[in-house]
Amino acid sequence: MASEDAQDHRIARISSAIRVIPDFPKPGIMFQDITTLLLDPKAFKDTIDLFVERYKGKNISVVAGIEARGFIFGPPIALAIGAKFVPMRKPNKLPGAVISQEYALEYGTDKIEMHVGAVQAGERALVIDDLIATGGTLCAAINLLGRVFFFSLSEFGRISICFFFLFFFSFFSFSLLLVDVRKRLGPHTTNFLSVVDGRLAGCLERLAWDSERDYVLLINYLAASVSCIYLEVYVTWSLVWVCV
Ligand SMILES: O=P(O)(O)OC[C@H]1O[C@H](OP(=O)(O)OP(=O)(O)O)[C@H](O)[C@@H]1O
Ligand SMILES: Nc1ncnc2[nH]cnc12
Repeated sequence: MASEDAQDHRIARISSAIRVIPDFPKPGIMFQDITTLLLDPKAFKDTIDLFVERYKGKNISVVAGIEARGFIFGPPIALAIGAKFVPMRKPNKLPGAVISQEYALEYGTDKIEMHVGAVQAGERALVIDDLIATGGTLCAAINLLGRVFFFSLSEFGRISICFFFLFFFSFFSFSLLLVDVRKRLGPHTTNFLSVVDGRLAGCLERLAWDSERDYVLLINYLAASVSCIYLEVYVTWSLVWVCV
């Protein structure tokens, strides 16, 4: 594991490799262009390494990448930590049965889809994307993973009370995150510098989502405008068993 100093050095390099383009794709948007990071092999590798160092050996079996830029950063992280890669795609791209989730963007709305069966209840997932603007995409990805439970429940024929419980539980937790992320990040895109320096980390801390505790777990870590959420799903599944 690199020292704190070496990590800071990497983060500064990563940050400076990201180009910011004002007023793209429309006035008022400060577009964070990660294609310049990809042109710098060292900064690109440092970005991947930071995530691998943090998540290797944490029993993560799924890396879910959000289209399109999560497809750039997700696969190398998945290979390095020994996890499968699950694409979360834009609508009508996946050929099999899908579950989908709509969300609002900084500019417009969109939808992401995932193949049914790609993630099983009980798996630990790391969600990878390049940045958070409003937090809508990230929350949609979390909701999508959370809905794996609904499919598992119907397989087991355990409906009604579990369904209600899970719906309430995930709605409550994730809307808290959504509201708080939106409130704290404000209307503008925020890169890792401001987020890692406390805002999102502080928000998770305040909500008492403790990385070592046995309930729905969210660890947020952002580097170089790359965002990820580590979602521990099996605990919710355990709660279902307790409930029925
Ligand atoms: O936090 P949010 O407000 O949800 O915005 C962040 C998302 O927006 C961008 O993707 P975009 O939808 O532009 O798609 P692209 O990667 O295909 O260009 C970015 O890569 C994130 O996925
Ligand atoms: N400001 C921004 N920069 C890059 N991608 C984005 N997606 C949404 N907002 C963005």
